[in-house]
Amino acid sequence: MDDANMDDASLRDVGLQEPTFGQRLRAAMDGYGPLCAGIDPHRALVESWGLRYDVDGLAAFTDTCVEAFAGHVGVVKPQSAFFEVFGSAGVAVLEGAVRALREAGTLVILDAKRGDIGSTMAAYAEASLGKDAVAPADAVTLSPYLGFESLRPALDLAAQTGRGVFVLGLTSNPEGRTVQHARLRDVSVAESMVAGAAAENAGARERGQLGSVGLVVGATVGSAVQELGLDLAGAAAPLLAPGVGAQGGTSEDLRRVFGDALPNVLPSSSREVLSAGPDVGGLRDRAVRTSESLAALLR
Ligand SMILES: O=c1ccn([C@@H]2O[C@H](COP(=O)(O)O)[C@@H](O)[C@H]2O)c(=O)[nH]1
Repeated sequence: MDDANMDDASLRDVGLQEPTFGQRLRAAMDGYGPLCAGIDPHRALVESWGLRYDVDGLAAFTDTCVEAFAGHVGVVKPQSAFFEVFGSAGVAVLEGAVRALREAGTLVILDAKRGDIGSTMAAYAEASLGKDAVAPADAVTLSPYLGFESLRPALDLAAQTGRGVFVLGLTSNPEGRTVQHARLRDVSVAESMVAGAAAENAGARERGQLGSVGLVVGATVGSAVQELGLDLAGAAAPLLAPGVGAQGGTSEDLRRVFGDALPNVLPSSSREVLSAGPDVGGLRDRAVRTSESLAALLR
């Protein structure tokens, strides 16, 4: 059988194919624990670190986060909005952080919640996941409210480049339910997102692996997963769970929300972890301890 006739799994078996995002994420979670540490330079946080809220302060804040997290936690999620506030200079700081973290082997999820009609989506996808992107991330968050299929260019590009996406499913904010719990012919919006991710991850699921099309499901959604009958474990999707810490979500909430899908959960925390700065050691310690205790609780 020549390479052209070998399927993806066979190619990986003989070491001819790069690991997928789902495989890299699983290895990172196994090695460092499940925490995804957020980099969210809120004005109040930057100032509480004794920095000015300007581009230099943003750069100093971000450098400290990179030094604390790179090589010490498995996954980091910079929130694009806080860098975009400062225009192109802020975006340059974000790009530098993405590069530095990835060079250290730390996975980066860019939280930018991209979503648009397919032709524009293709450009968004190139910008964050393309092989020629200025500073490509390992994965990007996507907003599917132009329809799951509008995300196709990003889904396809991520698959081609060994990267991943996280599609909003049940967001951590209370307003999310007005859209995400809505039903069309008995199927909730959230359920159709789970079905979309499950279909994309079918190959990985058959191989018993984590897929590369993830879902965002907040730690704060209470009993919504059960009420809506979502089969999160069956989707083989990495489950990015924001809302831990500052938004009130706890480890116990994670257990209740996710049930049998817990092994696929990547709890994300920004402000609570960042409040341990500006000392690099203190910040690193908070992140590492949080990840260890999450690993113990979710096991
Ligand atoms: O449903 C969602 C989706 C994304 N987020 C983002 O996660 C962090 C949460 O920050 P905390 O300081 O830990 O509350 C932030 O970047 C949000 O934009 C979310 O909270 N909920």
